[in-house]
Amino acid sequence: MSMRIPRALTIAGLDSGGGAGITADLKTFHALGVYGMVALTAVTAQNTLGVKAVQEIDPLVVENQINTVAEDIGVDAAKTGMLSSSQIMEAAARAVRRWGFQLVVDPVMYAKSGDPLIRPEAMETLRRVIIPISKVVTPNAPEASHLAGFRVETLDDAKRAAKFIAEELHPEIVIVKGGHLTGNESIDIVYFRDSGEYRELRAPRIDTKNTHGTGCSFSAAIAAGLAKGLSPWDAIKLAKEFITTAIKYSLPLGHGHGPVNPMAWLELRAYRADVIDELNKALRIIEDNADLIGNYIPEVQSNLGYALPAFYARDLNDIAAVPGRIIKYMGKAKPSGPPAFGVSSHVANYILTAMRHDPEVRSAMNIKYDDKVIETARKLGYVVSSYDRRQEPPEVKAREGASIPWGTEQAIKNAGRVPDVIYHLGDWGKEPVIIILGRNPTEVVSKLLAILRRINENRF
Ligand SMILES: Cc1ncc(COP(=O)(O)OP(=O)(O)O)c(N)n1
Ligand SMILES: Cc1ncsc1CCOP(=O)(O)O
Repeated sequence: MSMRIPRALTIAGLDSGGGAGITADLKTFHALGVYGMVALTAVTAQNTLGVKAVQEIDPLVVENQINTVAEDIGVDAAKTGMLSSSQIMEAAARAVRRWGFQLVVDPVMYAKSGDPLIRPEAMETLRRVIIPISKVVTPNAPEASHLAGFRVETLDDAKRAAKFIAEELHPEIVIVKGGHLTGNESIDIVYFRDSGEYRELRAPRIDTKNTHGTGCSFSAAIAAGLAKGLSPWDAIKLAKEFITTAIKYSLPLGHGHGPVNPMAWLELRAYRADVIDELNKALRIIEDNADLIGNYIPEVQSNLGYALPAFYARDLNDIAAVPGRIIKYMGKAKPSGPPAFGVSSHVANYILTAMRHDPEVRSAMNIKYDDKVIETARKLGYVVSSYDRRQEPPEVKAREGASIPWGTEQAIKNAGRVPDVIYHLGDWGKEPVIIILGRNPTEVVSKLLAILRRINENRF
């Protein structure tokens, strides 16, 4: 049985800054596992601040690009982005009608900077020729205002505009995006022309100015979903999740609106798998040395944590460790189960704080306090630093979860860098702790074993 490779085409412009247009679309297609193709409509000299120049592509060349890929490679779904002139729209529409593929239309009018991306006289062709051949059209509030002929400022306006656009211009589905509206949530209104049904897509509003390429990536994600054979509603839901991730991990580049990050979808999955693999590797080394390490498992037990790379490590959920910790069983160190994300608070807080000072230090493990460990670590040349829990200010003590970040900051300040080993000698009712830090879990466990083996050598 031959494997079907989903294929999607973007009919759109080039943003030389790489944030919007065809580069956003291709990243989105590929991040979603869809083979991407291009029919270029215009070259823009553009960055995060604005559009400096536009060179349109000959309409016959636009049509030729679509026909050429469709007749050989095939197209399951396509999207349009920047279509700046009536002639380019007419040419693109001829080719879309000829091949009959599903079309998502992002009715691009202005860049985030406010610069126009469509000739004023082409507005009518967008309404009359392009939107009627679309399965899904994705205006933001200003674009919906232009298409509906009234201001779209509230959710009720968005609902009225979606219905109006569907009934007047005949796309199957209209999504009026909530990105430009206000409120704690970004709410998109989805209207289905045939059934007259409304649905809503909600996501928490992310506070960032780096949203360049949002519309492009969202519409490309819907086209990718359709190309994969999803129903329109499933493709739209996937696209909302996709764009929320791309905005959450958008890139602070340039001096204006930085680009969204379609690759975050793929990178997060790849890094999460890598973090679990690396932890498993180090846990196997712990099991191979279970007798030796067993002597250093404290009352509270141990954990070994590993964070996603710094750009993706935002909170405790971005750090993996052992649920149920590494216990002492019959004198031996024993991970109580496979590693998972979001299961550590103590070790994870040491890591998060250390990463704020040195993003390379992404892993740590706690062991039982023993003077000999500290002494031997120093002899081996490791940087050792400590903090005194009795010095903890009352306001830190009072705040849940603030103790470890405070102590780690103290230890880092005392050493002038992120140390290899941090310890504290405890306080009333608090066990003393040693934390070993490193760039990855194998490095942490190697440091631990180097110390413990040296202690054992000296014993005989
Ligand atoms: C070449 C090109 N095409 C489209 C856009 C518009 O991008 P979009 O994601 O709709 O919005 P902004 O990124 O401009 O805010 C563009 N800028 N350039
Ligand atoms: C209780 C405790 N205190 C410092 S390390 C530790 C054990 C590991 O805790 P976690 O599983 O939350 O990382």
